[in-house]
Amino acid sequence: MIYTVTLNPALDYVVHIDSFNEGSVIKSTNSYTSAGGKGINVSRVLKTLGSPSKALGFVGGFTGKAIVDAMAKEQIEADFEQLEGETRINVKLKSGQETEINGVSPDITDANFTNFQKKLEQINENDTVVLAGSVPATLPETVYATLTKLIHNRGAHVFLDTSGAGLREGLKAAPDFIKPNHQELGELYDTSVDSISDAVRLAKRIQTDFGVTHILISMAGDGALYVSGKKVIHAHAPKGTVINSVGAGDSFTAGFIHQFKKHDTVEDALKLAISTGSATAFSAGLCDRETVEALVPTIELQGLNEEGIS
Ligand SMILES: Nc1ncnc2c1ncn2[C@@H]1O[C@H](COP(=O)(O)OP(=O)(O)O)[C@@H](O)[C@H]1O
Ligand SMILES: O=P(O)(O)OC[C@H]1O[C@](O)(COP(=O)(O)O)[C@@H](O)[C@@H]1O
Repeated sequence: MIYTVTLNPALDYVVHIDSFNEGSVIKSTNSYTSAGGKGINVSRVLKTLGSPSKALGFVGGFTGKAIVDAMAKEQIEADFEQLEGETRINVKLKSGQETEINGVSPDITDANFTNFQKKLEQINENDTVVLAGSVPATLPETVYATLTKLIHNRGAHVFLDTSGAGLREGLKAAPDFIKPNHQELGELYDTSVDSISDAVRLAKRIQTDFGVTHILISMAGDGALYVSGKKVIHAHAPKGTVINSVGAGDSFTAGFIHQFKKHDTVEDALKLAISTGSATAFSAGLCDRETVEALVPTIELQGLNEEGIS
C-alpha cells in the first residue's frame, strides 16, 4: 500500500489574469479551486495512473471540508485528523509568470498530533509512505525525522519531499527516497545549482552525509536526475507549452512511485516520473493518463559518470 502524508494541505486557488499591476483592481479571466498540498496531489495523480493510495494528514474548516469532499468524489481513500482552525488557501497567480501566495497553516495541538500518529499504526512492512510538503508552524522542524524513524520501525519505506529546515532535519533519519528540486538542493548546502554537474556533486554529498539510497532531483524544464550508489542518470524533459506547473513536482513523485512499486527498473520509473511531471506542466490542472502515456516514448535518458559528465 502507498500512504501519503500531508501535514500542511491547501485549497489551491488558481487565478488567471492578463497582467499583474500592484495596487490596481484586476479582473481574472479564469479561476478555479483545487484540493492541494503535496501528498494530496501525489494521491490524486496516483489514482489517475491506476495506483490506490491512502491520504493522511490534517484538515480543518470549510477549506478542509472541500478537500475531503474532493478526495471522496475522486474515490481516494483518506483519513485526516480534524483541526479546529481552517486549512490554508494558497493563491496561484497566472499572469504569464507564476506567482504563489501560500497561506498560514492552522494550529496543530499535541492531541491532534497524537491522534495522527495512531493512524500510522496501520502501516505495514513493504508499504511506502510519502511525506510531502512544508512543516506547519506549530510542529517542530524535526517532525519528518520523527515520522521517518516511526515508519522505518514498522518496516515501510519513506519518500520525503520537503524543503528548508524540514528537509535538513528529515535527512538525519535517512529516508529511502528524496525529491528536492534544484533550488531546494542548493539551499540545503547554502549554494546555487547552476548545472547538471552541480546537482550531481550535491546529490553525492547527500549520499555521503546522510546515506539516502534513492536521490531524485527535479529540475523543471531541464528534466531530472536520479542518483543511487554509483548510478547517475539524467532524464531530459520533453518540450511543450507550460500551462500550469503547480503540482508538476508532486506528479513527478507519483509517476516514480507508481512504476517503482511494480518492481520495474529505475530507468522505467524515471521515464514515467518525467512524463507525469511534464504532462501536468502542459495541462491546466493535474495531468490525465492519456497525456502521460503519449509522452513516455519521447523521454530520453542519459547515463552520466559520478562527476555528472556523459
Ligand atoms: N518547463 C517545463 N517543461 C517541461 N517539463 C516540466 C517543466 N517544468 C516542470 N516540468 C516537469 O515537472 C517535473 C517537476 O518539476 P519541478 O519544477 O522541478 O518540480 P517542483 O514543482 O517540485 O519544483 C520536471 O522534472 C519535469 O518533468
Ligand atoms: O507545502 P508547501 O511546500 O507549502 O507546498 C504546497 C503547495 O505545493 C503544491 O502541492 C504544489 O507542489 P509542486 O508544484 O511542487 O508539485 C500545491 O498544491 C500547494 O499549494
